[in-house]
Amino acid sequence: MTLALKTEGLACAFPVGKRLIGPPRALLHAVHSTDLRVHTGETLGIVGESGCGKSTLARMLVGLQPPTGGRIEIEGAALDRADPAAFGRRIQYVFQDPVSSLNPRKTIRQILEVPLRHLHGMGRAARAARIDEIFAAVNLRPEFLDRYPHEFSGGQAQRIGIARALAAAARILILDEPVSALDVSVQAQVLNLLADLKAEFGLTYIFISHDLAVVEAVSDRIAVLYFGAVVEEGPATRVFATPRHPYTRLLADSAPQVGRPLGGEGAGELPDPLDPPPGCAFAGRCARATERCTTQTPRLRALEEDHLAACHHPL
Ligand SMILES: Nc1ncnc2c1ncn2[C@@H]1O[C@H](COP(=O)(O)OP(=O)(O)OP(=O)(O)O)[C@@H](O)[C@H]1O
Repeated sequence: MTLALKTEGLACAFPVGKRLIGPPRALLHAVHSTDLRVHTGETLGIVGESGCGKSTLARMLVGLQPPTGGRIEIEGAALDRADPAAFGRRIQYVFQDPVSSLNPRKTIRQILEVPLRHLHGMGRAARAARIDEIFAAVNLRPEFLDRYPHEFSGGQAQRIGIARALAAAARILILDEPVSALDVSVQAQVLNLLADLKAEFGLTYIFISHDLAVVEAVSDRIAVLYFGAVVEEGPATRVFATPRHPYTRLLADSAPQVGRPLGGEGAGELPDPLDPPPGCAFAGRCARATERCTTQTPRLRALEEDHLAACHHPL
């Protein structure tokens, strides 16, 4: 199996508490040194709570956020950040909020023409033919091409967002919460469309979501992100069924499940703080973890404090 995407030691730290003179008071390590492997044609799901670094990781992968460490290889090549088109032709981003991610002053045709012209230098006739092809692939009517983004429902707008990503002819798509802004009935349609497009165009997906049921359903493998570090990775059929890391267990137990009474066995149970996992993912990093700012949810903070207490790493 070939590798579509590989990261080695990929990291991003933001300065917090900037001062007029001198270095910032602290660094917020949004993504710790991360090694990811995504094989061609697979879907890697990335899950974790709000603020754990999912979007920062995704933004680094598409060249929107400069990493502060490590490297990214896409389809076997380390891409030059100074050449955004090189990223754009290989990897594209589908945003969570479909309507606001589309330029409100442009028609859908004009929006879809941008990647065709800038990334592939296509002429007018070739662009028109390609747009018709892509629009048919995402099941939208051709007359929609001359309308503006505000004229569409969330589900239609997300199809347009997907069409824009396809127009770039990239074979890797980062889907950042692609259905979480949509009604449940529309979510299924968009997920089915994504599955069809993956088969038709031979795509590779990185699917980011906080909805464990959706991630489990669409992914081949799942990586669990906790405080900017991948703490567990494995086949989608295994990760939530038999979690190995306490944080994965916490996520799995907190996810609402149809038919399971709230507060049932294991629901909301915190990992035992005196029982850190073997080969603790935070070993040696705890001191850095304490630099995280107050944007963390209280539950995550409590979990981290338990973890720090249990691991006895120097603060
Ligand atoms: N430009 C920035 N400057 C400073 N801190 C930032 C910046 N961008 C993100 N962060 C911080 O980095 C951490 C990770 O943020 P990120 O948006 O990647 O998380 P997330 O898991 O995608 O969250 P959500 O699901 O809510 O979007 C958060 O603590 C956030 O406040």
